Amino acid sequence: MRQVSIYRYSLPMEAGVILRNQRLKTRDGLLLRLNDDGREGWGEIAPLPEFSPETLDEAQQALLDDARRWAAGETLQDNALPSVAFGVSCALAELAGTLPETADYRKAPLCTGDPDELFAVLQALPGEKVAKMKVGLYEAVRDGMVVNLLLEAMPDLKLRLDANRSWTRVKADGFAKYVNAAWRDRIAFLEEPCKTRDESRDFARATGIAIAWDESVRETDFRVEAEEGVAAIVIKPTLTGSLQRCRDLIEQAHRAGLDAVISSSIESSLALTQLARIAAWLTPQTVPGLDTLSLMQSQLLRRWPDSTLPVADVDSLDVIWRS
Ligand SMILES: O=C(O)CCC(=O)c1ccccc1C(=O)O
Ligand SMILES: [Mg+2]
Repeated sequence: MRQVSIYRYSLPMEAGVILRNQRLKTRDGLLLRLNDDGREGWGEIAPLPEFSPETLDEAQQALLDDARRWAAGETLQDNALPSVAFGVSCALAELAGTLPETADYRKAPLCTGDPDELFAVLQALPGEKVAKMKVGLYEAVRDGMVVNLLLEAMPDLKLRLDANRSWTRVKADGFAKYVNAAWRDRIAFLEEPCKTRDESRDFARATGIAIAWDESVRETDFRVEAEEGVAAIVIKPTLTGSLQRCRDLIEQAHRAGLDAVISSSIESSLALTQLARIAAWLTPQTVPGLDTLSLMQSQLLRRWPDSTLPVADVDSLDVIWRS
């Protein structure tokens, strides 16, 4: 018999985690547990403030609706809200045994741009040295100098950069000017350098620095295409939709010769370990962008290997609904 439980969680964040315009004190979300025939599947539904189109309350309403239908024996269509579609599809996939257990726990360490800190992290990193750094928070010229310094100091380092659309075309040039042309191909990609897609394309062609689409992937007019200077698309499933929708995007990217990078929307360790499994399954050649657990003060139900954070268990959660 089908049984459903829905829980609500609120996990304290490290001080100083800022999303666009607001400080994130706690990460709030919902967990869905499905049981049927002695099998179990979990999913996490956690819209990210400032990034998700839906609020947590809207997601909760939509999830309750899906949960009631499923408990009544219906077959669910992908929910219209991305976070709900993702969480529900993960729970159904675990229940059906179609989400493989093997996980890719490599992560591109997320750096703030303090070179000393990055050196220490990278020395300790086994295998491929890929790090991710946010740019566009300070002066573009300073970003260019830091990137140049890092590439010069570590010949086996590859960098992923993320400007979150913060630069004008002129500012972006100010960045590129300081990055030695000989090292530009060690920038695996720079996510969304400019305010518009056309400016970002032009930047890539003019500078030889490859770019990746992130925000663009979630816009309605976006199509996955091979384009000069475009290396990858970033897929954040919580912001994007169901497992099937993510699989379609990954397949389109690979067919166009682009990398697809599975990336975090700051989910708890429950969804984060699922993302590591999705990455091992669907993008085995690509290091996923999942270095966000250390922004939190606690894990949830499932453990990320090597993390020393405490793990909250199911008894610590509020039950929202049971079938
Ligand atoms: O992509 C990664 O490596 C980490 C995740 C990340 O950067 C991110 C996490 C939440 C919201 C937005 C972003 C972003 O890519 O800007
Ligand atoms: Mg990004």
